[in-house]
Amino acid sequence: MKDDTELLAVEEARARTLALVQPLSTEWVRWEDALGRTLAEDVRAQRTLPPWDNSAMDGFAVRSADLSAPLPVRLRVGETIYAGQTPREEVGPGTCARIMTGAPLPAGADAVVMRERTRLTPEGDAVDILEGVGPGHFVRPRGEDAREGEVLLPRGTPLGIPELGLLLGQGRTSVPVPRRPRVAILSTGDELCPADAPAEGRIVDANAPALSLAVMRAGGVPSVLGIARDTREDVSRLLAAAEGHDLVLTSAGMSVGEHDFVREALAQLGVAQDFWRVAIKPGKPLAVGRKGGTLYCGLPGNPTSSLVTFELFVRPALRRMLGHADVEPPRVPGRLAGELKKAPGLDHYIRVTAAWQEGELWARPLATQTSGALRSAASATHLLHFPRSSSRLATGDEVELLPLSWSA
Ligand SMILES: Nc1nc2c(c(=O)[nH]1)N[C@H]1C(S)=C(S)[C@@H](COP(=O)(O)OP(=O)(O)OC[C@H]3O[C@@H](n4cnc5c(N)ncnc54)[C@H](O)[C@@H]3O)O[C@H]1N2
Ligand code: MOO
Ligand SMILES: [Mg+2]
Repeated sequence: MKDDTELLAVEEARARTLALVQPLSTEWVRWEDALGRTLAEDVRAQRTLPPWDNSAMDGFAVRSADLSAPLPVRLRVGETIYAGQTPREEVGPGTCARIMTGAPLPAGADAVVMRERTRLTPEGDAVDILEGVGPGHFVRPRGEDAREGEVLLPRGTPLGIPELGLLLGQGRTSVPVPRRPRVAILSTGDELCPADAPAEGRIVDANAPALSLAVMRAGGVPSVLGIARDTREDVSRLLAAAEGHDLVLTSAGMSVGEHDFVREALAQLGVAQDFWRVAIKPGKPLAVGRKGGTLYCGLPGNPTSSLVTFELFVRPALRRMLGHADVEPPRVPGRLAGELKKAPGLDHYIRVTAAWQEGELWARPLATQTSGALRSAASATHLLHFPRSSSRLATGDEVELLPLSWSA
């Protein structure tokens, strides 16, 4: 059996997990289902936008050369052009057109003067221009947003709201994205009973539903396969039912107890284990392996350990499946409000509630840090990284905080 000096460092365990991820096939989805996903192909512009030079302001379309004379310059006012209309007249020397924001620039004009910098004559057929402007002033040039045929958004682009707006502006209502990963979740443990049939003297299986919410939030499609009893046969039976998924998450049975059979059952099934046991707390007995196109993550049974390992290893893997380049757990600088002590050796991830105060994020560790109870994770907003080399942190120390994807 390995001792703690042989445990894998957290960064290496994550890198090795990510290296096992295989790309998923592409599907076309409507924009309503595309938010937060990534483009599986380059998307080219189908139309030039804006289709014509147009005005950025309500005002007057002018020939800028006319305004080099001493100000104010009086111009004769021709037609009025609204958005959605096509100009009919050319703007000749000494004349201008009234124009609204978004309306096409008429021939002859090369600039727009905003209405507030002009004074219309009482008759309304001429205008005094109060400022001189150069060519292109307040003109939105044709093709500023997109030119037909060019790559508008490259493959891998995460689809946020402006990206989807840009694509919709091109008349695209569906986009190619990696399909959502299918994730099987199974619990193991003789002590467990399902949440909808709670039994006296049993522990309700909270891990499978909690993990399935975490999978959904990460963009995957969970299926909860049930509870395996602590026998090789029953764990193997449920693992066999999980075959064909993109990711299989097991909970519990990962440590060195006499009924911890999950690793054995995985090996029997032909899953090649890449690593077991990581130098972290909570979550040390994590195991990761692969068989064919399926990634297997054996998560520790302690409820908070399963969620912390989800956050640090499983969520990055799901993001990679979904085509994201940026998959590392996000981190932000903060300061510790409190004292922390530990023996050096393991990276600890401390559940904290962090709040802004005078421009800094102050992290207060939750009173209980046990991994055996989910209550210790409730109301945590971040995980505070207490580095392996360190044994003491004091109030005011600079720390690294990982915002939690679990929080409300
Ligand atoms: N001798 C050692 N013992 C343990 C070590 C070690 O290094 N040496 N590691 C400890 C750590 S760290 C963890 S984490 C746990 C992991 O245990 P397992 O993955 O084997 O999980 P179990 O032993 O089956 O269960 C642990 C605990 O969690 C409860 N549990 C399990 N599944 C669920 C569920 N679906 N919903 C709610 N609660 C669940 C279970 O009842 C146990 O209380 O091992 C330590 N031991
Ligand atoms: O690391 Mo275990 O995951 O502490 O409870
Ligand atoms: Mg155990």
